[in-house]
Amino acid sequence: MPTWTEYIFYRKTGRYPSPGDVVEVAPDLVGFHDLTGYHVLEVLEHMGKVEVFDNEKVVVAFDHLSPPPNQRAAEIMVYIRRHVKSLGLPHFFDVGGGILHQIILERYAMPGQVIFTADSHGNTAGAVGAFAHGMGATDIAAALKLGKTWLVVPAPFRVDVRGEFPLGVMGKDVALHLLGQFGAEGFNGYSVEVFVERPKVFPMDDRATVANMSTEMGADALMFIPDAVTAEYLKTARGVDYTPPSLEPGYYADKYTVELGRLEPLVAAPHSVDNVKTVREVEGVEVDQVFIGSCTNGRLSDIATAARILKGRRVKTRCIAIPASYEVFKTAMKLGYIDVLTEAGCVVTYGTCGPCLGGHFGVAGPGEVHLTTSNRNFKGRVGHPEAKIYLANPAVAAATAAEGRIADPRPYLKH
Ligand SMILES: CC(C)[C@H](C(=O)O)[C@@H](O)C(=O)O
Ligand code: SF4
Repeated sequence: MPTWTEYIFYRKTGRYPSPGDVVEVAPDLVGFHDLTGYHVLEVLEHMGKVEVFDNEKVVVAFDHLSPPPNQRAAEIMVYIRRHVKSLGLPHFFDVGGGILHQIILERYAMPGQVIFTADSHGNTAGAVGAFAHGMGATDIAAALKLGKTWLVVPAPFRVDVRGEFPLGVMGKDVALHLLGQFGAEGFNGYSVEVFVERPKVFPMDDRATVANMSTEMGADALMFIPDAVTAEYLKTARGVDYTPPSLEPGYYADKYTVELGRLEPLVAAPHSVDNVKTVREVEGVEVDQVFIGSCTNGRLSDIATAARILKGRRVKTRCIAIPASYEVFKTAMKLGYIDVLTEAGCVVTYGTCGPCLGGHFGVAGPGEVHLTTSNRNFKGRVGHPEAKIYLANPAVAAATAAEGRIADPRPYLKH
């Protein structure tokens, strides 16, 4: 029987290719944003004509420098809007719509699809079992023009998830655990397939966090094998009926089991994603700014967790909270989370990558310590190269904001 990866490649190419084979694949969706979109369109211009293979299969969102913090960003947006209009792209999300990857996940991605984005975190859509992969602007331009591109077929790697999440442990800790075990290059050349033994214990938002951080693990893609949670998500988020296929186990190049019950809240300490420690090891480190958001951890349950911890409290450090999309923001507002975060003293907005990449809305200063729920902590990622960046889950982030120093969230979640 095929693996999920082989099944997808079979559907796309009509044969079962072997790892290492070079194949041509037609994408079901292609996405780009403001920062890379400019280059994508420029390359298409150089190719002679700005055209796309199917305007229904293109998703564009302004998220990286949105709303534009400077003149250059504003110029880029004017340029992209002009092309979006002349190409007649219906799936365009201007300033305020949200982060591209979250938009693709909540509105478009389907199990078994192949999705390419001009951004390395397009693999977030692996949460619903899509083979999603980030590429450079030139490759995306070619895929947009031709409706196909080439891929080296990755080797399938099976990850089994057993047990259930202990208090204060989230999808982020699964990602950090894998990074701690396998390192930042650990899954190079692999397509990681995650089988959850008891689907209901692993919600879609947490799946998206793990899929998102497979970029940091070097994976070509990371996909959660579609199950009851996938079907329920597609039904509630989109009204789509989906029946997960029953798969016999295929042949995997390698395997690993995550026992959720053995995990505890983790961080990636400066300056690399695989410098993983338990929160207990770094507890007490003073923090200048906390960021709760990004395509890694800006979903509803992330915001809900932060609100649960910060309810009735005042933050003791700067705290910026950004739901990853307009939809997430609206729901968080209806459920009272935005009020709670605002009362606690967080700066709240929506629809932007914000401080995740040090572009605007909370750039780090020299020597500052930033604790962020996003996915990268290399030097200079959130601004000044002398800033120190810790990655953590939203519960750790909220507890840290409440104390002004890195804190274990578990005491806050006990009642
Ligand atoms: C700007 C973009 C190319 C980049 C990426 O592809 O990942 C960004 O989103 C990031 O997270 O560093
Ligand atoms: S939120 Fe951060 S990681 Fe995600 S796309 Fe934006 S800049 Fe990249």
